[in-house]
Amino acid sequence: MNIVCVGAGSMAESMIHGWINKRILKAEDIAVMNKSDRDRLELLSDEYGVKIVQKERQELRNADFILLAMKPKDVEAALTDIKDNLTGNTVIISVVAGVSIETIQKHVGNFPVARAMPNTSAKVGKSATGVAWSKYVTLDQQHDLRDLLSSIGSVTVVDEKQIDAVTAVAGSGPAYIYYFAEAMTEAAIANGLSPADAKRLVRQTFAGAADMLQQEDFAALRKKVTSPNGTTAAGLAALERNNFKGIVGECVKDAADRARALGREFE
Ligand SMILES: NC(=O)C1=CN([C@@H]2O[C@H](COP(=O)(O)OP(=O)(O)OC[C@H]3O[C@@H](n4cnc5c(N)ncnc54)[C@H](OP(=O)(O)O)[C@@H]3O)[C@@H](O)[C@H]2O)C=CC1
Ligand SMILES: O=C(O)[C@@H]1CCC=N1
Repeated sequence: MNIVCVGAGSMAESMIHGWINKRILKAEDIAVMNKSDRDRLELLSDEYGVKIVQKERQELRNADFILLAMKPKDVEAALTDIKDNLTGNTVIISVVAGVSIETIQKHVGNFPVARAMPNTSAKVGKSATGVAWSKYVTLDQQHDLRDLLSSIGSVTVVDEKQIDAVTAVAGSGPAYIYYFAEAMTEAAIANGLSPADAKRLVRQTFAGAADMLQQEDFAALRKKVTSPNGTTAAGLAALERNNFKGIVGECVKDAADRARALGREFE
């Protein structure tokens, strides 16, 4: 199996890191290209041993998979740029937020296209990835696609219309968690801890809770921490008073709406 990453930014790098770490792909089976930042390609090549797509673009013509990983505004230019080098056997995997399979096919024709929404935890093999694909993706290609994606984390197959929700929850999700961690750290410092201790405690609290989440029901876990009339109850009451669930609801809804708007903007 080989893949060309068209777009070589943070998402592509997280996936490359995961693939090489899990040995699902060898570095020489991965090639990268972008719009103009040659230094970035050299850096990825030095760091991971991946190839850089050459002027003749043979790598694109030989690709089993092409990963589309540029910002939505750049998709049209990227597809226009590569379309003459595509062959019918190549599956395009787009991780671009919002942009539909139909929009991609409008630019390149009836190619097998999959829309995947991973997150940057792919770097440590823990992406929560949602994926949908077009009818042109064969069973063998679906199998390879699942192998590729499951090597960087969990895979949830969804209808394409659900991908915007996956984007809002799982694609963007790590940023909400990081923001919560920042807020916890600031609060810890405000309550008298040193910045170094605050960071260490918050980091481990998140890591431990993330492991526990794998084992039990979320609410059951919360209840085990919450003693009647204790400290956790007092903390949670403040979250409730301030409509924490409403805030999170709005956060996910706005992100999903933005994904849909991006889709309309670039269709
Ligand atoms: N970051 C994340 O957590 C996630 C991102 N995504 C999606 O992944 C996509 C990429 O995001 P991210 O990696 O963060 O973005 P980055 O800004 O880090 O990287 C974008 C890359 O696209 C390249 N690019 C731009 N235009 C073209 C073009 N015409 N042809 C080839 N390459 C091009 C850029 O090259 P150059 O620098 O030369 O311009 C750059 O390498 C987005 O659509 C986003 O929605 C999905 C899930 C999670
Ligand atoms: O912020 C974004 O638009 C992208 C999509 C999901 C994560 N990052």
